[in-house]
Order: sequence, then C-alpha cells, then structure tokens
Amino acid sequence: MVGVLGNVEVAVSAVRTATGERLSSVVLTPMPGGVDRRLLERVRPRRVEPLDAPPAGSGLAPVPGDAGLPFLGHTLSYIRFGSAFTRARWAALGPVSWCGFAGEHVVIAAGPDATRAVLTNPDKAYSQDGWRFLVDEFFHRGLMLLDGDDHRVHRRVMQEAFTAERVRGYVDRTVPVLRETIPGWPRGRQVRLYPELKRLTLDVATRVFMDGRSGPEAEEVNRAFMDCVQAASAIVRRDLPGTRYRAGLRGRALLERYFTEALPAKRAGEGDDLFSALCRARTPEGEAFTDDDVVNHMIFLMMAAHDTSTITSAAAAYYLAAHPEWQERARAESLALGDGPTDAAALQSLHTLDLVIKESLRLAAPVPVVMRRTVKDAALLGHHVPAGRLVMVAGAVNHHDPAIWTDPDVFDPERFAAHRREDRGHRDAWIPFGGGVHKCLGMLFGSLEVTAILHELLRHHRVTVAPGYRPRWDNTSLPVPADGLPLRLEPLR
Ligand code: HEM
Repeated sequence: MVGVLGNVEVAVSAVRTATGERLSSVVLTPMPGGVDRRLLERVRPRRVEPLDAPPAGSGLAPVPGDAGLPFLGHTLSYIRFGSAFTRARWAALGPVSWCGFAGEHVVIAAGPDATRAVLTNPDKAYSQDGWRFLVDEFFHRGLMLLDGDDHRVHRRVMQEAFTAERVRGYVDRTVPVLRETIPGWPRGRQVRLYPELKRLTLDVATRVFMDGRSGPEAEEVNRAFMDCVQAASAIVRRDLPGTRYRAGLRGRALLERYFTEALPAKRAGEGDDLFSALCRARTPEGEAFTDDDVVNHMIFLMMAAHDTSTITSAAAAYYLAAHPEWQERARAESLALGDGPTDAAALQSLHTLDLVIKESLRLAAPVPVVMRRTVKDAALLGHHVPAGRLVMVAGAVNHHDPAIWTDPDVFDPERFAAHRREDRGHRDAWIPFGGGVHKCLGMLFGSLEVTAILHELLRHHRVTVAPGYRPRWDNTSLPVPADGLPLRLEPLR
C-alpha cells in the first residue's frame, strides 16, 4: 500500500531545497494552527472548472474541480493534510471532483456512495492500473496489481494461505516475537514509538512469513524490502546514481534472488510459515502458483502487511496514551488474560482493544486512498469519467461523514459497541480495509497482529503523551508520523 506520489519529477526542481532535503520535510514544517486552517481553506477552488465534456445526450454532468499549481497541482496539500485535504474537497465540491495531482488530472471519489460505486465496480470500468502505474517496478504482479480473471484465480489460490486455521498458526508464531521485544522497550524517557514498531513488525514478517531468523541475511533482505517501499513513492523515477529509485530496483532484484533461491526448500518442506503456505496453496479445482507467482506474491505481501500494521499500532498507541481511561479499561482486560500463551481466540476476547483499534482505523486510516484507472467511460454518481482517468478512492472521507458518525472528529470507541454500531450507518461507512473484490486479504491477520502488539504493550508499560501533543502525519506515501511519534513508557504501578 504505497506511494500516491508517482511521476512528479517536475516537482523536484520546483521544490527541492538547496540542501537536497526530502520534499516532505519542507512541506511538513510545523505551523501555527491558524495558518494551517487558512492553508486548508485554500484547497477550496477559487474557480471551478469542468474536467471532461460529457457525451451529448448522456445526461451526465462534468466532474467539477481545479488543477491547482502548475505541474504540482494539489500534491503538496495532500502531503501536508492527507485525508483532511480530500475531506475539504468533498465538502467544497461533492462526492465526485477532480484535482491536479502528481502530474495528472485525478478524479476523487469520496463519501460512501461514490466509494461504493467504484469499489464494487459493477461495469468493470475501474482497473488496478491506478496502482500499477505507481508501484509496478517494485511490486510487479502482487495480488493488488492484478485485474479480472487473472486476479480472481490468484486470489482464490492465495485464500488457501489465509484460512482461519492458517491465521491461527501465524498468530502463534507472532506472539513469541512480541514477547521477546516489547517488555525491553526503554522506559522513563521519551521514545519514538513508530520506528520501534516498524522494527518489530518487520521482525514479525521475517519470522511469520519466511520462517527467517535474525542475522546479516535477514538484515540485507529487510534493507532491500525497505528500499522497494521507499522507491515506490520516490519523486525522481529514473534509474540514476544515488536515487531511491535505483536503490529500489536493486532491492527488488535482491528480493527476487532471495526468494527464488529459498523456494525449492520451501516447496519440499512441511513448514507452516506463509512462504511455505503459498508454495503449497491449491484450490479444490487444482489451481496453484508457479515459482514466479510465489516470489512476486511474497514481495508484495511483505509490503502489504508491514506498513499498514505499523501505522495502525502506532495510531492506537497514541490514542491510548491520549485517553488514559480507555488505556486502563483495555489494560484490565489484558492483565486478566494472565501470562499464559495468547492465541487468536484470547486476542479476540479483548473487547475494549477491539473498539479502540476500530476507532483508530477510522480516525487515522493507514490506507486513506486506493487508486484505480478507468478502462472505459464510466458514469460515476451522474458524472462523466472518460476512459484513462486516474481515480483516487478516498475511503477515509467516509470515516468523517457527519451523516453517519456523531461528532466524527472525536475519539469515541464506544460508537462501535453493540448498542450503537454507528459503522452500520452505510455499507461503506467504515472501510479501512477497502471493499469489493480487492478487499484486504490480510484483514484478520492484520487485526490480530495489532491486537497482540497492543496487548503486550499494555501488559508491560503505561503509555503517556506530552500535554497538547498532536501527531503530524506525512502523507508522501502511506501516512506515517512525521516526528516518529514521541511517547513515554512508564512501569505499571
Ligand atoms: C491494519 C492493517 C491493514 C490495512 C489497514 C490494510 C488495508 C488494505 C486495503 C485498503 C486494501 C485494498 C487495496 C485496493 O483496494 O486497491 C488491501 C489489500 C490487500 N491487503 Fe491489506 N491491509 C492491512 C494488513 C494486511 C496484512 C497483514 C496483509 C497480509 C498478511 C494484507 C494483505 C493484503 C492483500 C494481499 C491485498 C490485496 C487484495 C486484492 O487485491 O485482492 N494486508 N489492504
């Protein structure tokens, strides 16, 4: 789930500082709240323009919007404001709008009816090329990048590696990794929790997905993998010396070599890691993966599983720190489970953590937009979207729709409890895992992994946050805390 930025090489010369800093570090400079509010107001177009003229007699309306700055469009506002940007466009222009973005004119589908129309894709007008054009070099033939029958067959095979029984096995492998690491996190001083969580989830992925061990080889694979992730949202997208793009291409080549060499042993063995499961996955009709398929899927899965779980755990840890009453309530349930082995069923019994995680996914969706491209003319809520348009499906906007949620900006996990179930206000009210045929295949494992991380955290540490602190998210790729999320861990009293 990477990179919304893509081919904006032009942006480099326009914005890069003389020191060669990352574009985002400039765009994300903290400013007083009033300045941010005024900047956000400016995403409302001064002059609304129609995007494409609808065919005569179609009865369709053109998509309203504006291009923004030359070349850059509204890219910088998106990096700074993330889903607050897409919400502001939705408020100003409605559920179907357009903006200049990453060198293209991009249609934004926001709000529950628009996202549903694109994600359910009844006329097969929307393709995954919206992702392919951004990340194909690094995540070639990953499940999310496939379309049509190709996708259907691969998803059926991959599902065999994500059955409830398999996921229970992955959880059993995950918990010991967490228990080795989390109790030892530093206490009594500020810790940047995001990098700690990132290391942790990468370690989980190495052990659970590949049955790998720590050591120099694991380090090299992790580095290659991180290079691919960073390259997918690189601004300079040419194979030039010293660029993140080149490092990503090298990383991809290393990962292909690594998984290809490890594959024969995995095929022959009886392992219960994800890599082994993909080698053996077979549908009742006998469909299975080739060696190349397994390699491509492993590289994509490492990416799909890793940043998303890290962001969710980080956001939930922040909300627990900012709302000590919820932290205490969740901790009481975690401590009541005792020190015995924590399996999937035990994690699923942690009712309060379940509510907190759902609310964190609502307020800080790790994948706030998913990308599509029209392969034929589409009618989207009465608007004409011609073939070839990039479409940004802004699901996180739905999470703030005041027609569905009471006080949408307030942290209120109880809204997901049985007596309220605000998420049932619309089928697309709450869609952090996407929807339609590409809905997240790792939803169960991802939710259990995040629950297990927070459970261990609460059993060993009290989490606090400096008064008045608010996380700032860098939206260059998936939203990550720009400052690493400084929190304090204290011993339990
Ligand atoms: C909290 C964690 C996670 C979140 C919020 C999340 C979110 C998403 C979203 C929004 C999509 C849809 C993309 C689209 O429609 O284009 C997706 C797809 C996918 N995710 Fe996740 N994900 C998470 C964790 C995981 C994990 C742990 C795995 C694997 C172990 C995983 C595997 C996948 C796969 C394979 C797809 C592609 C499905 C397809 O195209 O058929 N995800 N995820």
